[in-house]
Amino acid sequence: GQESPKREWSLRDFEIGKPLGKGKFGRVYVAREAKSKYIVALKVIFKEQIEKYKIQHQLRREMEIQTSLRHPNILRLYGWFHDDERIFLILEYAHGGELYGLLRKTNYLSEKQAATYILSLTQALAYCHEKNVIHRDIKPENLLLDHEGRLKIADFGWSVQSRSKRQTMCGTLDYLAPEMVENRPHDYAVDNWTLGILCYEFLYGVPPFEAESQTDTFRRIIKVDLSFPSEPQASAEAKHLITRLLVKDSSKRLSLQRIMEHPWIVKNADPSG
Ligand SMILES: COc1ccc(C(=O)Nc2ccccc2)cc1NC(=O)CCSCc1cnc2[nH]ccc2c1
Repeated sequence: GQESPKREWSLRDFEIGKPLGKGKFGRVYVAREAKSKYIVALKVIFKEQIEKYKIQHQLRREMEIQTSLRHPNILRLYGWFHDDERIFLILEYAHGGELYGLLRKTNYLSEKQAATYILSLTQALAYCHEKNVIHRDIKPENLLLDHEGRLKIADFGWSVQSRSKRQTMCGTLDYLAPEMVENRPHDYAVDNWTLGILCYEFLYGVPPFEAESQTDTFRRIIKVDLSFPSEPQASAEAKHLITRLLVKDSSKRLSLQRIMEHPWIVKNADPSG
């Protein structure tokens, strides 16, 4: 339908609430739009930071992509505005917080919950790939929950920067596919690998190649040194799906379409997300 006319927002339109956290480029606050009382997340980015890293065009490109993405499992970017020294992103606020928090609290998820989140992620990724957007690093801290517990992929912004190896190197290696840790060309299939990592972590509470040192994690990833603990018990179908995603040869990983049709997903996932 006809989009509502893009009005120019300004800081005067918002009442700023508590800080939600801070990223590389700025801080995020809960905020309420004064007229509608609608709750959003307001991300403040300092222009001098953007100029310093010379990523004005990347930010503009990312804004164009993000405002065009409309999917129930992708955090919305509603719009943005700026003043002399700052850029403000008006983002969807996920009332359920970080999925990481839930995972830490409950240790691991039920097969139904895990399958529901994997299906949501798969559908969101299929949507992104249709729009030729390769997602960046999907890991639990980039996943948020809305008020109904529905999963939202929240692009934490430094994704433009996290393309560079050094950024991911100082993060954790646990979610990186072999072709990424071996610095080989990588494509969409890295996201399929990450789905396997996340599925394992949702069911067992730890990522499959976790190790004392980054070097050991590195070795376990390139060897695909995968084993399933005896506790907690997971179904054979769940293990089958994980085994079909954590495949070194990226062309042999289960496709997003086949994940959605996998027996474990069909049997356990709640399609309403
Ligand atoms: C679509 O999303 C985004 C789009 C773009 C950017 C961004 O910063 N781009 C960038 C910046 C500088 C240079 C280049 C590119 C960030 C996000 N998204 C987030 O940052 C998610 C956490 S903030 C929201 C939020 C909501 N709901 C919550 N509930 C609890 C915490 C919480 C936190």
